[in-house]
Amino acid sequence: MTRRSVTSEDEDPLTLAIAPPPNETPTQRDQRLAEEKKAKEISDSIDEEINVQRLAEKKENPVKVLLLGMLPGQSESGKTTTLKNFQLINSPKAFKAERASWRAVIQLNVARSIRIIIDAMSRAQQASASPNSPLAPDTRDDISILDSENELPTLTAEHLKLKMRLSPLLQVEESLWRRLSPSSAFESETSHLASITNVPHSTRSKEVYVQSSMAWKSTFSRLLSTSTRSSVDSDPGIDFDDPKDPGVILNNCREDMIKLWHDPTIRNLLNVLRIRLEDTPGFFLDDLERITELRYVPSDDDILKARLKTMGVSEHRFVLRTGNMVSRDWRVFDVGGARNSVDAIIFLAPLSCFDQSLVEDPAVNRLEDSILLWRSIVSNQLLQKTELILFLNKCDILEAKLESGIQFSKWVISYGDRPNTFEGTSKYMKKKFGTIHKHNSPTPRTFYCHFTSVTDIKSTFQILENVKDLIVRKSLADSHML
Ligand SMILES: Nc1nc2c(ncn2[C@@H]2O[C@H](COP(=O)(O)OP(=O)(O)OP(=O)(O)O)[C@@H](O)[C@H]2O)c(=O)[nH]1
Ligand SMILES: [Mg+2]
Repeated sequence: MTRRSVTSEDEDPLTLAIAPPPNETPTQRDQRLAEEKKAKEISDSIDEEINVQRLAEKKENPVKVLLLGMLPGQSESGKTTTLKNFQLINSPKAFKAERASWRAVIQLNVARSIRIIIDAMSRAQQASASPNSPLAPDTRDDISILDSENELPTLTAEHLKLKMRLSPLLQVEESLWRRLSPSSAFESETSHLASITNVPHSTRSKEVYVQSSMAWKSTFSRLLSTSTRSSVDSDPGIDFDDPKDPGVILNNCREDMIKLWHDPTIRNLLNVLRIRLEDTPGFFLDDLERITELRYVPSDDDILKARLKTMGVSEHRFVLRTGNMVSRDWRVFDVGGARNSVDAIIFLAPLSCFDQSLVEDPAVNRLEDSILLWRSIVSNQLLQKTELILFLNKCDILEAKLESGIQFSKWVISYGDRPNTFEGTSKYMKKKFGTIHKHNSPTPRTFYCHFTSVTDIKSTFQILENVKDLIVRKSLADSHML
């Protein structure tokens, strides 16, 4: 190729820039051509990647993520809360439209906490009425502590008056239960057969659950039950004038609830019975002032703390965009049916439950159970190509428990005499899960692990962004290989 001398002023600057130098030797020429070839290959592969993305979009091949924690029924690991974070980040409008529904759940959570206190008061009354007779063998999972039942504090007439004045909250709990699950989806089949005041103690301490369908949400939200979604931003969709709304009753009981929760005798009673409401999911008694306001609208944080048990598998769809990449359809599954053909599993192991046992089998430690499930997921042949992302969750509660003096090594014997600190215990558990991952994966894969408190919106946001990137990259790499 001969080269014109570059003097003309109208020469295209790009052509000038990429033109071969004058007096190019044959060796230089070969080198240049090799470099150009390499550059073209890179450019082609980028084009191809974009095509793969477009193809994936066209085929409507969604990214599938499964949220998995402990087995259904053992629950409370934070799956639904992680999903709420996903929704808050990626479809804030839908999240806001559900505010009214979560308000009802929070009201239910409050009513339930008060009912637990009222039940405890009944036990104190019963104990003082017949001090020598053993207590009815109902009652709580932690019955073993009740040698100390004789030491239950004595309630005054004022306490009993408070208890009576708060009884409308029992009706609030029942009516919210019925509205949330019209088909009476209580954990126990028997509970809905009896009126709330007659339901045996043990039954009433169980949780209400919803089937995973979204139907329950539209019961409470105007925005979800009607098609007018335009004003979602400013309107929380709450019908404050709804005669069935328990907001008025909660507001009327406000002072009494606050008084009850701050009463030293009641606190002592709960202590003796080892009922730690503060550690129970859906705890709002420290926020009564705010939550019982007549026009209370739950904050994002409140919604993340609200507790409603999920049964079955629910699918949630999002359109997610990562960086400059084309947006993709995502399906996030809460709890597990689908076993294969998912791109990723987010496995939630709540670290804070190291001192708790399963409701179903008090002999089994919850953390240990979580580890066993992790092992079976990790070693599952069908899931060997699935990205596993471990969330060691409820770190905030773990930290609080350790600070309150609860000894980790008393429950996790192998921890020995290492320091009872968050740093020590969390690293230890990460190593434990990591070792299982390393030794049980059918083929080697990377161990992705995050310490999380998924009720903390800010820190969870960053983690979910990273997880999203990781999953998209993996999913692209897979479709590239196919
Ligand atoms: N403090 C704290 N609370 C959390 C954390 N993660 C979840 N929770 C709370 O724990 C409760 C249970 O969380 P969920 O997300 O409902 O648990 P789940 O795994 O969906 O449980 P099931 O539906 O019963 O299977 C909720 O009240 C959450 O607000 C956490 O990291 N820290
Ligand atoms: Mg759930």
